[in-house]
Amino acid sequence: MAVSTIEWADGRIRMIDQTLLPNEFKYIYCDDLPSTWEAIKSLRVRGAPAIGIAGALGAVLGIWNSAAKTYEAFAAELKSARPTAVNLFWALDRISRTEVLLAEALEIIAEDKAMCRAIGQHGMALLNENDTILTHCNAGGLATSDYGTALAVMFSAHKAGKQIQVYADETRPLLQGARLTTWELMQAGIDVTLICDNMAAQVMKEGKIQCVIVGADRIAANGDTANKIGTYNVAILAEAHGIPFYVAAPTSTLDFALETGAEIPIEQRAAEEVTKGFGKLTAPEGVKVYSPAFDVTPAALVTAIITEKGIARAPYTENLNALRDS
Ligand SMILES: CSC[C@H]1O[C@H](OP(=O)(O)O)[C@H](O)[C@@H]1O
Repeated sequence: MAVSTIEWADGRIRMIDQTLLPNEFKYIYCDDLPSTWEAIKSLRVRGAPAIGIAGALGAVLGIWNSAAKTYEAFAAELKSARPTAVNLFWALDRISRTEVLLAEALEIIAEDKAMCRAIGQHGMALLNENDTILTHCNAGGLATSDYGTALAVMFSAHKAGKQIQVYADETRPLLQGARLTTWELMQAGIDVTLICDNMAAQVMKEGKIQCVIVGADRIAANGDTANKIGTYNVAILAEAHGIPFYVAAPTSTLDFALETGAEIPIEQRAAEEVTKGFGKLTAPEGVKVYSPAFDVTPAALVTAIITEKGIARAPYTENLNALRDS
């Protein structure tokens, strides 16, 4: 039974505080918009679908707690928390078109649970017995309502009795791979090995990896995919080693308003996350830091995109459109 990452609980948002994992599993509660905004900004809740759910529920709290502002004002505030994951914008825009915001937000959660499992079912067909998968960052249950996107493929294959192994990049600077992906896979009883990000080329060169599966935060109409920083590195390495590179994401992560990935806004994060990660100073005080939180993998490096509606391959513009409309 998957653990709910985020849900509506008696008039407030209950979420796992992911900044504490793997040392502590703790639910926190947000009962107003500002605390929800902070939870998104500080990655207590993170991952495109989970951020979308948090945004929608945060807007409900905003409306419930204050008549002083319009929905648009609350939505704009929440959208300012993080710019790259399109699901935040998609969810806030979706509930704005409905009469009962909370009912629509809860519908998003219910659909998300089904979406994750559908991605798992479609994606597991791409895996062979004894495959070893490399993944980057965390696109597990913690990045969604409860079952994940990239990790849903692994959970589903494992549940169906396929023998698989996973190599997880630690994913600097916030270590979502080390802290969250390994934790989720170990909880599920899936064989996982943690590597530093700079080891990915070596494990591919040693023939250890049969495919890569990652999540996504925003996919442009042509298939260019924004995902956690370092994903582009992995995609280049996969191509250089003849390894399939799969992206797993719901159709709600497709942004057809953008023709290419060049237009995807990339979040810049604080220097301290690099120089003082988890409290230990690892670079001189005051050193200049450049810390984009995402990069964009060109569609040409993407072997296939696994969605809840099926698997799309190039040419992505037409095939993603067909999938969205199916
Ligand atoms: C299923 S979306 C997961 C996606 O979100 C992560 O970013 P962050 O941890 O900063 O929210 C990462 O890009 C994952 O692939």
